[in-house]
Amino acid sequence: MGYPKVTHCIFDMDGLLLDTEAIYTVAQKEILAKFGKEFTWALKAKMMGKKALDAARVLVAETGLEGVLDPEDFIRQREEILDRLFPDAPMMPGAERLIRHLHASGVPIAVATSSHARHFDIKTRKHRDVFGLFDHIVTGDQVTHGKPAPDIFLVAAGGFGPGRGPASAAHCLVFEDAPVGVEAAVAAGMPAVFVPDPNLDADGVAGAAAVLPSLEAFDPAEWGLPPYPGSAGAGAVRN
Ligand SMILES: O=P(O)(O)OC[C@@H](O)CO
Ligand SMILES: [Mg+2]
Repeated sequence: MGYPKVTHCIFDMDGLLLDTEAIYTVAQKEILAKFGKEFTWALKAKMMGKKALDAARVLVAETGLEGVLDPEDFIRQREEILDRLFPDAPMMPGAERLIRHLHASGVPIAVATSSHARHFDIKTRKHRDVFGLFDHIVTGDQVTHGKPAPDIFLVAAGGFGPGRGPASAAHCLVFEDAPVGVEAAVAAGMPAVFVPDPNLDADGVAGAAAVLPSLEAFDPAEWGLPPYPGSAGAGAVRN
């Protein structure tokens, strides 16, 4: 299989555990419409998974709005819309089952999200019980260099505490929905399960150990993790 046995799991949050990416799309469409610009999936693919300011800079540059829309002003406008919509974000299919299973099986699990801690709090307000099962949460404001830099995954892997850490980065399985997130995992030396939105053109995304249509299709047993009770698993497409 090319990877050592997986012992630890690190989860992205937006678009992977929580259905928040559609909310970012609504907000970004609304703001760009004021400038007569369209928000496309090609642009979204370059922004998603990045820290807010990094993503805002991409949006301004790619839409030719330099000098017209300041990235920080874009973020301010976006905050008003996001704050209204985030509290109702549902979990993605298969996420809660997988988290509960790994936790119940004693597998160390962490979240590594580019989201700021303030956003994390709003988004997870209705899902406190599930997010309370993680060993720890790393938010974007805790690292200087956001995804695609490997930093956030390395910090997450280092946070399991004495005696509970992985033998090496290669024992940590990362779950991601964003191309830059897969890039960051690869740079960290970690195998990545890529779960892209069906609208995302995933063809150019290199390095994922597996590509799945949903977390519901993830079979822990295929990765050496404790199997779901009574389940043979759905079978990953491994590269
Ligand atoms: O790293 P995640 O959890 O996807 O957060 C990114 C999000 O802030 C925008 O796409
Ligand atoms: Mg994401």
